[in-house]
Amino acid sequence: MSSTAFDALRARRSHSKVTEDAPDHKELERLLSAMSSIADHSGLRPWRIIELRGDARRRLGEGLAHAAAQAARKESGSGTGLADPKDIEKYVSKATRAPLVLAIIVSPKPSHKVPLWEQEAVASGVAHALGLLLHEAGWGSIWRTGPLTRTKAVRKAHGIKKPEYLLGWLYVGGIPDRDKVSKPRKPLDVSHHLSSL
Ligand SMILES: Cc1cc2nc3c(=O)[nH]c(=O)nc-3n(C[C@H](O)[C@H](O)[C@H](O)COP(=O)(O)O)c2cc1C
Repeated sequence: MSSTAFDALRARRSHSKVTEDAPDHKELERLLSAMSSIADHSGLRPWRIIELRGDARRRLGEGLAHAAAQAARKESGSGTGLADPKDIEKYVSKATRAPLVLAIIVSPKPSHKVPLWEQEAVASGVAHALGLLLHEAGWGSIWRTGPLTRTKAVRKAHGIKKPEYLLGWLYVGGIPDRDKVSKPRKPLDVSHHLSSL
């Protein structure tokens, strides 16, 4: 595969459709061990990842369904705020689109020096780097979020409590043969993104 970080980044792409293969826990540990060198103000390591496989993914789908029902009740002022079974299955099927779902959690640490936005930037860096490393290792992934990501029901489904919150999920699996191709990219007009003072 790629031999430099530049090549790896140029080749990186997301995969929204993946097969039922997935990196095992050991491989994931190896990839995550590289996060010891992520830029991290004061080295707070303000992030963690929850691995969801098999039926654990159902809890994510159920959490999303309940969050959607609660949001609908808030908006309309009617309804029970409890998801009906049809909607639960709809969200469960979304949550089980990949054999492995990695919930990316911002886990803020008390600090006088490092505000929350900097800690979120570290967790975001971890998610980007992990997607890159997964791709380099031959796995497909896509970072997904949505308006329900930071709801109470979704937090509860993951067993996380404030001040922790979610940055979304990396859906991970094998890359289907037909998608083992590079993705055409619109060239970046660097002059719009790099200037001098
Ligand atoms: C924070 C974040 C949240 C995202 N949420 C979604 C999402 O909910 N659904 C989706 O289809 N893509 C989402 N994306 C975009 C995909 O992860 C992916 O980047 C996009 O499909 C383009 O593919 P590419 O990465 O190969 O360029 C998100 C990306 C980021 C960085």
